[in-house]
Amino acid sequence: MNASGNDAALQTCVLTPIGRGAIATVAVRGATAAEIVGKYFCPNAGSSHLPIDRIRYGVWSRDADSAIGESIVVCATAETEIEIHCHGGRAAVEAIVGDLVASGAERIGGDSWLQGRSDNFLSSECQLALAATQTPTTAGIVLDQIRGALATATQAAIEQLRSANLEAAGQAIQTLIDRAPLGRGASKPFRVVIAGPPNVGKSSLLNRLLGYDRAIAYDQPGTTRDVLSARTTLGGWTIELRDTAGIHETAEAIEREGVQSARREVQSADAVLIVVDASVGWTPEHDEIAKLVPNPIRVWNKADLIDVEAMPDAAEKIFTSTLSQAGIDDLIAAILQQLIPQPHAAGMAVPITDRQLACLQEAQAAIASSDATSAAVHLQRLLRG
Ligand SMILES: Nc1nc2c(ncn2[C@@H]2O[C@H](COP(=O)(O)OP(=O)(O)OP(=O)(O)O)[C@@H](O)[C@H]2O)c(=O)[nH]1
Ligand SMILES: [Mg+2]
Repeated sequence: MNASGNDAALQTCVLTPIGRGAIATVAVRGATAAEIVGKYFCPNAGSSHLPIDRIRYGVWSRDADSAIGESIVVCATAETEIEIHCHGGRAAVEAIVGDLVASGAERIGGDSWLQGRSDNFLSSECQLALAATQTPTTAGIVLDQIRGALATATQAAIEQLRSANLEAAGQAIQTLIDRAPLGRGASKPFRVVIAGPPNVGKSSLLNRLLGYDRAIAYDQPGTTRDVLSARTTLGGWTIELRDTAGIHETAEAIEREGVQSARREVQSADAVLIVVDASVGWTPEHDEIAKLVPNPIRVWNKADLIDVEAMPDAAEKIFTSTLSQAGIDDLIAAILQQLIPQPHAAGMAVPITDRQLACLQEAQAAIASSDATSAAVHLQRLLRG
């Protein structure tokens, strides 16, 4: 028994993320898993015996002889591990987990479940990251690592270190570090902040990028007061777009708060769009914002109001019009180019988590000090935690 009075050898975990699908999977493992599930599982036909990897249909019922209960599919995935597939709503999931806990199971989170299940630490870590992916592109990148792409590349670098080939190992590690944005985008959304002085069309651009009207756009400076965020997918990547209040000097207290949050947003973004009203041009307020961001994407909006060809360096600038949609595709391409400079190919080894990237960076630092032994230790840590 553990501190909460449960049988520590019996564990249960909800494998599916909350609110994602119509069906949920509750797993239970331990020497008594089959016995406990047998208390509640009433099969539609035949005995309640659960052969490995064969699905059985039935209901989950507190009265084992009753055919009235939650319709479920049960499958033993190993001698001591059973999956129960039920309706995805909270009520069904919580009822089943509640019965298992009442029967002595300890409820654990996905991290603990995977760590106890596999001796492949790296693969388990990537399986957790897979649950957070939201697009086929990002899921594909993480799946490649579950299948062993990063492990194989790391093992190859360890072999190079063993044969004292520090230069080759360093290059291999650098290649992986350079691919970090791919992994970063696979594990959490990129934050793209839309900034600029008032009334230049920031909220209109947000709406255009989203494809629906999320923010109020109005011909009056100071329309947006607070940070407004919305998620979308651009080029297969999950992006959190953040519209901000127009940054300018103001005496009004509420507006000043909005301007302060806009400044903070700009400093913590993965990419920043600095929006210019092309009919007015670049102003000292733009300079103030540009000082806060190392590499902003300058967007010349309201291009419908000017003669684009007459603008200096027109070919290098991004011109948009939220009225005609002109230039929006160019803008999306520029955002993606900045977020993910490296193209992705199927099967590519990519570090997914901050921990994996830190191991690679520490290994690289050790190589820079010609310390092959400690570089190999950092790479082993990447593989085994
Ligand atoms: N002609 C033209 N007008 C635009 C364009 N984009 C936005 N506008 C207009 O510019 C005005 C301001 O647009 P908003 O999107 O509210 O500007 P904003 O930068 O969010 O303004 P604040 O929230 O006040 O900082 C609105 O009247 C829009 O219709 C454009 O591409 N062309
Ligand atoms: Mg606005």
